Amino acid sequence: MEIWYHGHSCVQLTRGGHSLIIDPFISGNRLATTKPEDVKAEYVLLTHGHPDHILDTVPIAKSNNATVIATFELATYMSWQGLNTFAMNIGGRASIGFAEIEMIQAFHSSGIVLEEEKKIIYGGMPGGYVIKWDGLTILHSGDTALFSDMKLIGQRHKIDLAFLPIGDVFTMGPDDAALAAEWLGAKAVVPLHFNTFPPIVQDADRFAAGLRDKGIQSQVLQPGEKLTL
Ligand SMILES: O=c1ccn([C@@H]2O[C@H](COP(=O)(O)O)[C@@H](O)[C@H]2O)c(=O)[nH]1
Repeated sequence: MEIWYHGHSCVQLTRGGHSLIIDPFISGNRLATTKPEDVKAEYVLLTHGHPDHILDTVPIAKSNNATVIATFELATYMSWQGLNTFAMNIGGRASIGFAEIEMIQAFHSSGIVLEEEKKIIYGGMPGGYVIKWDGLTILHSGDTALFSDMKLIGQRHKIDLAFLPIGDVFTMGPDDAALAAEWLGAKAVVPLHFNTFPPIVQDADRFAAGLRDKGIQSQVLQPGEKLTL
């Protein structure tokens, strides 16, 4: 499987001619090296409605005729933007043909911010995804705090790779993310949601080295970097 990190919490998974992207925030990220037009994907998975997770959903979904997967409220909002959508909610599983996905809980918030109207509309619950694809199990936690049911998620899934936020302030910081990696029983971890804005600057290399000391593989990806699993 090819993993393409577009920066912040945006990752694209590709295998066997199929591709999905999670939380497309590229055009608004000063650290990004790719462009929304570079993305070719059949599905856009959204973890929650904040701008730094949904910003490029409409152009990417429209140019690819892709289906947007999100909680019912966020999927409904995206359908009002003229997109194909598939609504899910926490605990639900679904097949997208080449992969099975499950929406898992996250402790965060999910308002959809309408800047021009100075309005925030309800975006449903925030979440994350467990993706089972050709024998690999990938977890993208979305934005979340540490929560003890990560142990339950780890009991139910043998996680090959977990994408976890480490930025602190809005999500878990590095210490809680390291504990999350242990509780999830993840074989490997790629950190997300750091360095994009001043409040979430972190030493990701130190985080990764700390995990490796505990026997958990970890690699820091730079925006635009690819990894093969
Ligand atoms: O320096 C900053 C700090 C934050 N933001 C915005 O804050 C929210 C955080 O949402 P999360 O989903 O918790 O990441 C988001 O809208 C950021 O864009 C910012 O713009 N600049």
